[in-house]
Amino acid sequence: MRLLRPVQACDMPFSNPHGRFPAHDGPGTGAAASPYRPGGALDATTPSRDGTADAAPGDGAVARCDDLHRRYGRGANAVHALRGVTVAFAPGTFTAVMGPSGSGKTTLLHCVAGMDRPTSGTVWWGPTEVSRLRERRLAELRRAEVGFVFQSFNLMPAMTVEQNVTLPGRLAGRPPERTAVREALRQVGLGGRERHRPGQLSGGQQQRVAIARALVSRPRVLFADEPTGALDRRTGMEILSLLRAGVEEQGQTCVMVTHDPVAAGYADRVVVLADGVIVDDLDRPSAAAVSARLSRLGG
Ligand SMILES: Nc1ncnc2c1ncn2[C@@H]1O[C@H](COP(=O)(O)OP(=O)(O)OP(=O)(O)O)[C@@H](O)[C@H]1O
Repeated sequence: MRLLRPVQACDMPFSNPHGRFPAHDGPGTGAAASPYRPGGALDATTPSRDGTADAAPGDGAVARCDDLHRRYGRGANAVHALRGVTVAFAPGTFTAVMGPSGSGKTTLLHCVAGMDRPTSGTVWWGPTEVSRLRERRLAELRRAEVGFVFQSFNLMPAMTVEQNVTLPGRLAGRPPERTAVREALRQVGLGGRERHRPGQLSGGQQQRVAIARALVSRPRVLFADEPTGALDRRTGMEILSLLRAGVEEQGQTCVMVTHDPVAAGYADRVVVLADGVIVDDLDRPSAAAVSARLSRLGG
């Protein structure tokens, strides 16, 4: 694995690589032909896979949280990582979550992705309140509904590319079809690399495998935590373009934590956290506006 310096905002001029953004209230026009399920064309009357008749918030959001609190530890040593966060993610949109170090970005992502439990507050995926599900049911639903991409790729080095992509499905007892795997790898530009191992790939190619792994199950939402943090500038931009294309052409919903205002330029929206609360929610801001907002926060 190549470990390269992080993408730096100052390295590259801001340019929005996609002049056109999808509307916030629906997937792009390519969604119908997509091998991915569009990012959750849900409504409050859709029965959840859990079979529960939850009183879903009626905003059509693919994922949302209400008054989310997450406290680590107790008493004098308690850390209040989230202190009342309410945010919703609309289908077919790309949101960047930004803020100073320690502001709660990763905690928010993990709570909304069902990888961590909030101390209080609720998390919804479409009409299903996931924050109250038992662990086993949550794990099943998470495998089916959510994709996650990490900064460090998290691939299994002894497995081939194809085995890595199929691993979550195999663990869930629902291995993806071979054609779906091939198609996901083709879409991330890795057609023909099925039998390679991660060690034979560059960092950018490994992150592409991680994206294919996240998307092969056609998740409602793709969560990405600093997906370009371990990549060089150019490779980082390729990965961001791939995420952007998933939103624009497939109607995927994407929520990405980043420190980089240029990376945030690929998003439709920037949610800014500070000290565990949302302090700004910016609609398609320029990199300069994002930088200015972050520097006012000391981030
Ligand atoms: N497992 C944990 N136990 C105790 N405190 C934690 C734990 N995880 C996170 N925290 C604390 O919660 C706060 C928010 O952490 P979080 O990782 O969400 O911030 P972040 O904005 O993602 O930071 P960074 O940009 O540095 O990655 C920090 O003060 C952190 O130290």
